[in-house]
Amino acid sequence: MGERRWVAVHDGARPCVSGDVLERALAEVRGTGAAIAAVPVKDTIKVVGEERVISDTPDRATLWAAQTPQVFDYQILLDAHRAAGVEYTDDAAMVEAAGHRVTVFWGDYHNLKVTTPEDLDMVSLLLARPAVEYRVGNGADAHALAAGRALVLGGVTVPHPAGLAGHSDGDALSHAVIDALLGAAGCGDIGTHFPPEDPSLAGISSLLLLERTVGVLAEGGWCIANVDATMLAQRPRLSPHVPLMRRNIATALSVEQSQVSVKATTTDYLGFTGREEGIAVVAVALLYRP
Ligand SMILES: Nc1ccn([C@@H]2O[C@H](COP(=O)(O)O)[C@@H](O)[C@H]2O)c(=O)n1
Ligand SMILES: C[C@@]1(CO)OP(=O)(O)OP(=O)(O)OC[C@H]1O
Repeated sequence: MGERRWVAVHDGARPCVSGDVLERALAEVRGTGAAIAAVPVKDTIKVVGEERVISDTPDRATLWAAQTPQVFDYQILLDAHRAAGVEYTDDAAMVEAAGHRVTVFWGDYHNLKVTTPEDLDMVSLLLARPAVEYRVGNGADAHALAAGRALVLGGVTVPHPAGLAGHSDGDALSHAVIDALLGAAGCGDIGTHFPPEDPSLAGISSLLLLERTVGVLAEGGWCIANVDATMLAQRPRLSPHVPLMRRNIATALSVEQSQVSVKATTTDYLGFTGREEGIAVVAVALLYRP
């Protein structure tokens, strides 16, 4: 073993072990010297004697099912092997018998042991399953209402005497959605990708920025599961424009309209939106990576 300090014993019949379990193993054994993967049992366990008569029902709260990897300080494991007189069903039992404290760390219910043909069916299903990652993000934006500007939300020009101020078209709905998407992907925010100082963005349609955001997401392999946004505006009444806003955003994001939800609420005359000084939007987005 040279100068190596830790030994991780793994059962070849557990093919679904993950890197996360191994990382937890190393973190635990550094503190305790002897640690095993385990999961709390979900079934009530019966001790059954002769003629299938139950002799005991142990308190399930104290029962964990042992798994591998079981990780030990090399010297502790070697000494336990040298002292072992009988057969044990796992290395932990042998180390326990040698008088050492062995702790459990959180294993994985997917880390199944293939013993019977039924186990093989379960493991085959697990291994055939595509591993999908999910990320959620939120976004918020608020713009002042300025007399004489076009009011653009979700790419729709809504008839109103005042519109949203901004370097771009001021489309706070699109901006909040962009921030939710970038947040979910862990890719900064709208200002990082589309700086307000950039002269080429003056008056730009924010639907184009939404399209470019899809490119940023694609670089990380992210796909959009859904987006949900709420516009906070005392006036004008926005719900008649919501179907077109959804369609515009869905087209810009290259997703189905059903994946884009847009809603509106007043703030009952409260705050800057209630006083009609501005409009605010909050949004959430869910991304997945196949
Ligand atoms: N600018 C707005 C605000 C609200 N709506 C619609 O009215 C409904 C009720 O709004 P409350 O703020 O009074 O709860 C809301 O659910 C929206 O459908 C709207 O169209 N435009
Ligand atoms: C996209 C940008 C570009 O100037 O749009 P703005 O209209 O300035 O809107 P804001 O939400 O204040 O900030 C985002 C900007 O990066």
